[in-house]
Amino acid sequence: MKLTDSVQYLKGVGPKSLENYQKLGISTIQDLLLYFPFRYEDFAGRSIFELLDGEKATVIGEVVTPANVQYYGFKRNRLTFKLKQGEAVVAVSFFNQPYLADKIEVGKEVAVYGKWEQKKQQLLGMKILTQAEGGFSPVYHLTAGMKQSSLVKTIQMAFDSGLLSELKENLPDYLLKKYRLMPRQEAVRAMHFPDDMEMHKQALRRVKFEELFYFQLKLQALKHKEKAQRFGRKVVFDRQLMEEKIQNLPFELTGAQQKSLDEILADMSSAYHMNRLLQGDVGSGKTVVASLAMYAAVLSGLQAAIMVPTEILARQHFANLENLFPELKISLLVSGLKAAERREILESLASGQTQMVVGTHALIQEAVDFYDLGLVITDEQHRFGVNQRKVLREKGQNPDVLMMTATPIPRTLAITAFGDMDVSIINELPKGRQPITTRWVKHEQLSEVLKWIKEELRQQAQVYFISPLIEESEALDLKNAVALYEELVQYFGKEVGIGLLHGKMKNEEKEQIMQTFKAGDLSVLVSTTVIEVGVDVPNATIMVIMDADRFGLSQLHQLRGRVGRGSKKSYTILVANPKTESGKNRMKIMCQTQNGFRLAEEDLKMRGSGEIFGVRQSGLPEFLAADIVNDYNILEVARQEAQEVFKTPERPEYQMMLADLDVDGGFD
Ligand SMILES: Nc1ncnc2c1ncn2[C@@H]1O[C@H](COP(=O)(O)OP(=O)(O)OP(=O)(O)O)[C@@H](O)[C@H]1O
Repeated sequence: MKLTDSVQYLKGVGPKSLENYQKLGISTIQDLLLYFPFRYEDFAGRSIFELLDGEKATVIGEVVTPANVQYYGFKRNRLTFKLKQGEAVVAVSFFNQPYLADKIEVGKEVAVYGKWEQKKQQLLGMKILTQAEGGFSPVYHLTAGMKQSSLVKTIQMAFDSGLLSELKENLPDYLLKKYRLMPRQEAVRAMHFPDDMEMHKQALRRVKFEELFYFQLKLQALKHKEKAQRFGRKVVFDRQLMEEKIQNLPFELTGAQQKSLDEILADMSSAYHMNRLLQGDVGSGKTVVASLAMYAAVLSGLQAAIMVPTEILARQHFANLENLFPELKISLLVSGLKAAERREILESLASGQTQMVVGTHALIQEAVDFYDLGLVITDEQHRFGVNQRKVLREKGQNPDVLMMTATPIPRTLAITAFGDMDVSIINELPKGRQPITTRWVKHEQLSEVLKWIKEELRQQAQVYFISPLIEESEALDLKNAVALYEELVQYFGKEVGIGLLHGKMKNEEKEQIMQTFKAGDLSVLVSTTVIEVGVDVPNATIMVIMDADRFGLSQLHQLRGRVGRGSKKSYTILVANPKTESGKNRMKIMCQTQNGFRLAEEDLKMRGSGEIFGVRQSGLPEFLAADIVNDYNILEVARQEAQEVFKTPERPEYQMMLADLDVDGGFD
């Protein structure tokens, strides 16, 4: 027999059970050996005194009375005996297992696994454990029609076959030594049948390392392949003009903005294709960096495109770009344009007349052709699927790619999900920003809040009110927004300009309201979460979020990021009467910190990584043993080691590892 033989070679695995095994991804004996349990039943002996009523546990003790089997009714019976542990003596009963009597010998030590019944001071036995079963027993994921015990038996058989000795070590010696990792064969055995907790811990550490190391190797391989294959466009631009543009900005770039811009420009000027993530907390000033990158492309005679998730944002970016580059031909491509207007823009893009374009999903429609697209930027990358980004990219010939995100991705996730990308981080806010004061109030206190806002409105403040989110129902969402709007109109009276913004409005209407608010002609804007990302009105200083406990931390942070964007003192009021502990916690954390990275870490802990940005979309694989949040330390080390390999990939000792990487398959 060989490791690659079908599991059918093992006794007891017929065609029917083979199907079940295949459902679990097990075809060969090797697959079976590598099918690890997801948890262990703890059969380690416990002290009687610490057992709680109803708890299942193993009690080891000395048999002090012979087994007594009583029959009653039809075929039913009960076996009892007494067990002594230290000074304590307890009764043990087994129902309908009379044959166990053979194992009960006075004076002998036995281990009984059962349920503790406190009142009767009795252990309701379920199993007498053999020595091999003591300690830990593996528990595996099964499919319907499969039994735990028969799977364990088959795995045991696979071990008995001796084939484990043929399983090749897949980590090089230097790593095993450096991190004191268990050899593969030993680890595989200990994953299934560990002697004790410590042994299992070591086996798991090795398996996780192996998993994360190979994952990182693959990411690095993808990155190198991209670089090698994809000769990008070498952008050559007039540095003098760029400098002048920067000098003419109404503000000085922060150090972090300058650094990110330098990194981006260096990528663009190189012969390689750029694949970079620009990450910055809310309000850190990513837009201007992206705009200057677009400028570099245009100066070198190429077109630049930026794709954003909402029309409000597209219009905002468009206005910014027009402002910054009055000398350029800039187009705005969104859905719902008049046919003639749209045709004109498409022609202008195809002829190369348009130098920069801002758009929504409308940009990736088939009819959209570019003359020579050199730079593609996507804003809020997690809102676009991998494919949508690809479509836009393919509208050019290997254009440079920049993704921007305001969702601070914890470092853990960034290096995991974007290990194949370079990352620039803007970790500094523009000068003169004041911390935002965040307060959590109950609904009962709302009237005081409103009183205070009335006062602030007299001092020319601008205020956002976010209406409660009803995820299940857009209709209710809308109703809430309208109701809130009406209440506020009634409360503040006619003299205060109040606007309403929601997802169901026509785009022109939305745009008009946004413009009036931005111009200061409205003082209060009642809105659903449509303003969550990107909206920039530096004069707005107060945000009230109704039923704030309905939102996740990252979303609250994005919303709050709409204030505190200028030099004026800003406030966020969270109105909530949370019913759950996690709701209360979220309110508290929001009041404690304004640091997006910290909030994202907390969010990740509370909700798991899949929620932050869909696992599928991000292209993250599912890990068998490792957990990218909790095993962050291992992930870091694995990444460093993988990087080391790619410094000199031609070395013979690396060949074994690199040979098996299926780089073409990607991760999805
Ligand atoms: N260096 C700077 N100094 C002062 N103000 C700046 C600076 N850079 C950007 N700003 C201003 O800060 C505000 C926020 O910038 P921007 O809209 O680019 O943020 P962002 O990173 O895109 O944030 P968000 O993700 O929240 O939309 C804008 O009004 C912008 O004009």
